[in-house]
Amino acid sequence: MALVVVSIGSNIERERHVQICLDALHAEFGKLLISRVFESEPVGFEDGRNFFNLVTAFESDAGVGELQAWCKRLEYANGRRKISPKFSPRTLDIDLLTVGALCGDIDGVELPRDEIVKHAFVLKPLAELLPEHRHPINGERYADLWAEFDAGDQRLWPVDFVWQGQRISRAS
Ligand SMILES: Nc1ncnc2c1ncn2[C@@H]1O[C@H](COP(=O)(O)OP(=O)(O)OP(=O)(O)O)[C@@H](O)[C@H]1O
Ligand SMILES: Nc1nc2c(c(=O)[nH]1)N=C(CO)CN2
Repeated sequence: MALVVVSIGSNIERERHVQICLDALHAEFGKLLISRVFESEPVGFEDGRNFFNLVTAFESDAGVGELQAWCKRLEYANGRRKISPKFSPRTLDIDLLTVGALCGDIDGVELPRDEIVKHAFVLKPLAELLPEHRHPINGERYADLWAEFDAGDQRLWPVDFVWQGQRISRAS
């Protein structure tokens, strides 16, 4: 079994899509560790709609290709279409951040995903969820990576979020 860490993002019907995504991950993989949900303005493109982003982790012995295909199926089942350019509004984006300590291109998936060290909307929830875990390549604790991170003008607002009757995120 390996710890699988994924990031989730949505800026179209974002509350509904995050709920659907967590329900599906839970049904498929069992117990989930879930970060707070953060709202932020779109990075890299202009759009009136802010994102919800969060990170979740679970144990699985599925292969990387299988995990990736499962995530893509869920995105597409929820209205995600490939016609959109990389930086565009999206119903649901599920990205594999890490799978255990695997590094490199595995089944066409880049691990660990380099967005971990690029975007506050990925690193902040990851560092809160798994502060003591270390980045598989540079060996730094996620808490330290976040403490050293220059978020520039990226701002994150914690969202009051309830999933399956459980408050997983609250304003602070
Ligand atoms: N760690 C990873 N997690 C998810 N996809 C990855 C990863 N590494 C490489 N990829 C590849 O990137 C391709 C494009 O991903 P996706 O469909 O999410 O596109 P995108 O929306 O343009 O990018 P993003 O996910 O950054 O918004 C996927 O088909 C997948 O093969
Ligand atoms: N705030 C925010 N901005 C983004 C996001 C995202 O999830 N959140 N995803 C993108 C493409 O993957 C591009 N820009």
